[in-house]
Amino acid sequence: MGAEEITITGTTADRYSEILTPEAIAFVVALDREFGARRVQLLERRRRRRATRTTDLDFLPSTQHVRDDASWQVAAPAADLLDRRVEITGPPERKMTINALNSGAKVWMADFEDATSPTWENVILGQVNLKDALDGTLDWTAADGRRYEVGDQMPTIMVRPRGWHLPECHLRIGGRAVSASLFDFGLYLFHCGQKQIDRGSGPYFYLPKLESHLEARLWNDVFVFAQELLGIPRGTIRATVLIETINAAFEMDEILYELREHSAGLNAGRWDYLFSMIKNRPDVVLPERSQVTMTAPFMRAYTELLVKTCHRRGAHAIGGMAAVVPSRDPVAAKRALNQVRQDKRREVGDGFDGSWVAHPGLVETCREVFDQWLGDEPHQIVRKRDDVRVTAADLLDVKATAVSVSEVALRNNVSVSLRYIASWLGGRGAVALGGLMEDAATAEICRAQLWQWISSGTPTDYGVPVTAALVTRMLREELTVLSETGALDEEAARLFGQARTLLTVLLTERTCPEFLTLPAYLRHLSAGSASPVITQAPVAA
Ligand SMILES: CC(=O)SCCNC(=O)CCNC(=O)[C@H](O)C(C)(C)COP(=O)(O)OP(=O)(O)OC[C@H]1O[C@@H](n2cnc3c(N)ncnc32)[C@H](O)[C@@H]1OP(=O)(O)O
Ligand SMILES: O=CC(=O)O
Ligand SMILES: [Mg+2]
Repeated sequence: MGAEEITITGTTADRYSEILTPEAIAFVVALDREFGARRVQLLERRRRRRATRTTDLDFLPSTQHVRDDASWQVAAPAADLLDRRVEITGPPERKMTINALNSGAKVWMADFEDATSPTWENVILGQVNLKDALDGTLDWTAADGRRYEVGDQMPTIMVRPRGWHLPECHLRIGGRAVSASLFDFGLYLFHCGQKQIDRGSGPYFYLPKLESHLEARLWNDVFVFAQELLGIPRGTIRATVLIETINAAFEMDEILYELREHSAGLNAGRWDYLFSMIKNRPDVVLPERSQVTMTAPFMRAYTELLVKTCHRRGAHAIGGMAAVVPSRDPVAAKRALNQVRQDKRREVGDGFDGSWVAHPGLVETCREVFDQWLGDEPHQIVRKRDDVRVTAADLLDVKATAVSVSEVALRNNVSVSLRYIASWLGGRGAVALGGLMEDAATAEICRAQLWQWISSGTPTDYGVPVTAALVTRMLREELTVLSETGALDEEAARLFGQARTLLTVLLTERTCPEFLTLPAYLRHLSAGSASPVITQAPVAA
């Protein structure tokens, strides 16, 4: 261990010191010292893998024995993860945390990834809110006087730390930014792990955007090391891995195997999965996202394989997000509920053991569907789905279906990308736009499609090809409309200006940029205060 300086450059405010204690920082630093280099190697491996043609992807010959061995199972589910029929997700923002905890869902996933813009304030206050929830001190008063308090029956809490690709630049070891995954995971485990155990639950996680079983192995090693350091029995931590990249779809068995003593199954992260497919198959031009549904052959193959793989190993298979949110207009609200009902019926019929909703108004609908099917059973892991046969060709069965794109589709992708990025830069990582929940995953689809349509010169249905110039013009028009309708005060104009610049850069790169959140974070959210808020000599964890 070298004598590297530990620096915290984020600003400080009320209650930050409760989270950024010397002991908690030392714990995160210990994790990053132990695993930071491996994370960097695995990110490099991702880059090398991207050079492989996606059409050549196949199940790994080197891990055939893991897939063929019928004898292994994941750990039996923790008692409060047995019944997961409705899971609500959302950022751990104070009011939303209370609303999620009162929503009646079985599980709340507190999301630092797709639904959170990782401003320093959001990541630290998210930890404060989680800690307060467990201390029984979480309350909030709205500007109009409405009081928010947590009721008696809280759902099981699972935390989704940021993905391996993201750094947390406000905590540095010898100048090097730590991993955002280890930062979010480490602070939550440090402050809340024992509290969760004491209340009969445990430190449970969702792991996003994994691309290989080696990344799952890294998480497993982090869990073993962290439990040892904190004196928590091995196997206490549980984690559900999101299968949301095309590469991970080929390694589901292996991912469960790596994490088997900590595994809490897999989740079908459908929006990032679609994004991953677009990014990795730039040659296959798909139509706008509303037309690529879960019944598309490649999406069906992936979810069918996910259920089969989980149930064979005694693990839960958790469904994905229907991205509609209820509206105040009763007709639109009814339509949204119907869409969610249809989506959840398909999932439960396919064998999923539970599913996600994005809004408290959808909890009841999801529960009704699962209640009808499951009755008193907590899950349907006994349904082994031996009827499912999915080949590599099925997973890759994505066909160019967009002969041309409509002006409406093009403008919609421009509008969502621009508005979402502006919102994210302003600190909101999930927003409702046009009746749909938009978060980092759904917005990535929009901007990756724009990139794809530009780079392939996809024709529009009004005769001209999609070009960077055309999209630039549409961006300008979108901003003009916003400005003329009075939607842009000085702050909004600044954020939209930054969003337009960033989007223009992302759309004109030669290869499709890996993530929008990474350059957005590095350009706009990563700067610390001029002088470090805290500088510490290295502390032993
Ligand atoms: C692809 C994926 O990764 S999906 C998972 C990641 N994405 C998410 O988790 C998104 C979660 N959903 C949300 O963030 C929100 O539902 C949004 C932003 C889409 C819409 O939120 P709003 O614009 O506030 O919706 P709306 O006005 O209908 O909300 C009504 C109430 O429900 C609350 N609410 C809405 N969604 C949630 C949620 N997910 N969790 C907790 N409370 C919620 C609101 O705070 C509001 O509370 P109030 O009446 O006390 O003021
Ligand atoms: O994280 C979920 C997704 O669909 O992406
Ligand atoms: Mg996702």
